[in-house]
Amino acid sequence: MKGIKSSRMKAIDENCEHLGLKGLQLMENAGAAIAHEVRERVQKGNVLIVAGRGNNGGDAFVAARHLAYDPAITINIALIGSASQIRSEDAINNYGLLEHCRINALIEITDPQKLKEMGWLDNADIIVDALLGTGITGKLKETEATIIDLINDSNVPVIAVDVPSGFDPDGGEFERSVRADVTLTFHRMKKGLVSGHAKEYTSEVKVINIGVCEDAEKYVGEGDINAFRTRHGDSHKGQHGKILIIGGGPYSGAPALTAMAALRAGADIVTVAAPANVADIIASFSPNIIVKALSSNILCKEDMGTITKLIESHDVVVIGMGLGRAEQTKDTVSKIIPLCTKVVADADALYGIDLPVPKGIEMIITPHAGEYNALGGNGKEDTLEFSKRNNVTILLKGREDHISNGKRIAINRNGNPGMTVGGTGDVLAGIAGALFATACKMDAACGAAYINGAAGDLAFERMGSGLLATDIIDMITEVMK
Ligand SMILES: NC(=O)C1=CN([C@@H]2O[C@H](COP(=O)(O)OP(=O)(O)OC[C@H]3O[C@@H](n4cnc5c(N)ncnc54)[C@H](O)[C@@H]3O)[C@@H](O)[C@H]2O)[C@@H](O)CC1
Ligand SMILES: [K+]
Repeated sequence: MKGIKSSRMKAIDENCEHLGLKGLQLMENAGAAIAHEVRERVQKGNVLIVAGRGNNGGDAFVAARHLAYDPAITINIALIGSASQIRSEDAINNYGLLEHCRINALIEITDPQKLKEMGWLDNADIIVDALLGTGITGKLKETEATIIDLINDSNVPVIAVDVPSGFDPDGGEFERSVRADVTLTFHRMKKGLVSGHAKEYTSEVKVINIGVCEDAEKYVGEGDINAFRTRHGDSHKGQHGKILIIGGGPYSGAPALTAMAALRAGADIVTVAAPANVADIIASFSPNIIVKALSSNILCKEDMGTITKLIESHDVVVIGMGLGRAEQTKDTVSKIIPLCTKVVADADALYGIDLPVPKGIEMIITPHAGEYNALGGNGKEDTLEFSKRNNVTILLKGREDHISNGKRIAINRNGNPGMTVGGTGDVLAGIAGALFATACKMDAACGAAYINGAAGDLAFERMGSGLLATDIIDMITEVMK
């Protein structure tokens, strides 16, 4: 069984919220499942709940409320930290309800020694480990690190909530982790839980259905763009992407639209490499775009030296808009692709790429139905297989966009008929390029499809069916706020 990353789980949770399924409802189901597991293992005795200040702890507060009905069970809760530090509303809500339940004792622990002195670890028949879940970030801090040691030293059976605390849910390095007797993970297996030595820490993993609605996963939603909305305070110039756009020649507007869309979607630096005849025109659209003039009136092999250097100094290449399909342009495209590490191929470039894409090159392609057919695609049902056999992530544009990385398919259903106007595909490619600088192919393609459609919907609200591609660009920041 393959697992999902914690960022994907977060996106699914947020999509649920937007569909009207509250986090509180999911937490209730998670907590009920924990209580059920406790009762399966302990019919009479002492349950120690070790809770953190996040939603992982919130799940355990729900479990405590469910268990409190059973007079044979004594519940002690150790909240690591203070109640005033609980940040999420859902966890605060469930913490508050404990006041009205038959809990033996609840203490706030800031010094791990206090937990030891209470004797709860020695008396417990089972420990519910709800200290840290998928929200763990960075190096393990104190008090949490010592609490994990105390749990492991206790030799009491442990039920881990979602993931053993301290464990990296995405399968990366971690300093120390609770060693559980069973792990209850919610909705889907997490990537880290199936990695390397995971079993040493998780023991048996049970995947618990908490009632996530199918559409939260099937369709791209707000949850898929939230990660692109936040920036850390210590960000520096260039960190959010240097994007190289290779386009133009027969046309000049297309690469300019792509460039402006990439900037609005958060790219720090955007350079357009364009044939000499259109370079000045593209530069005249906006002082925000850096333009590098190529040698001729179309992209050709004489430009390879210039382009090779430009690729080296950029994070993502977006290629194809307005290039035309001259034979030497197509040949040059096929020579450029192997030099790229991350590339978005759109429009005319789709006639120059060689499939399957060699290993080591990460490519997103953004064809419409006609281009997809020309690439050997066989209807939208084939997108998953197409991606797998060609080593690409495909964003197949249509009334509903079908996006696949060869492992899963996501569908984007926003957007409107006003978006059939020219240039909207160029905008989409620019957004995808910008997002790809900081995300994986699938997240970038899903995010770009959603942002483009949502910006198009806002433009439609204001302009009606006379909307222009430039109106969509103007709405990108509104969507990403
Ligand atoms: N709708 C949702 O979001 C749902 C979330 N669920 C639960 O929520 C969990 C995720 O919740 P959160 O995102 O609040 O995160 P967590 O509860 O996993 O962790 C957040 C807390 O950990 C602390 N922390 C983070 N990194 C640390 C480190 N390196 N050392 C010490 N302390 C650290 C933070 O200060 C914060 O208090 C899941 O694992 C799952 O158990 C479930 O309730 C199902 C629904
Ligand atoms: K946990």
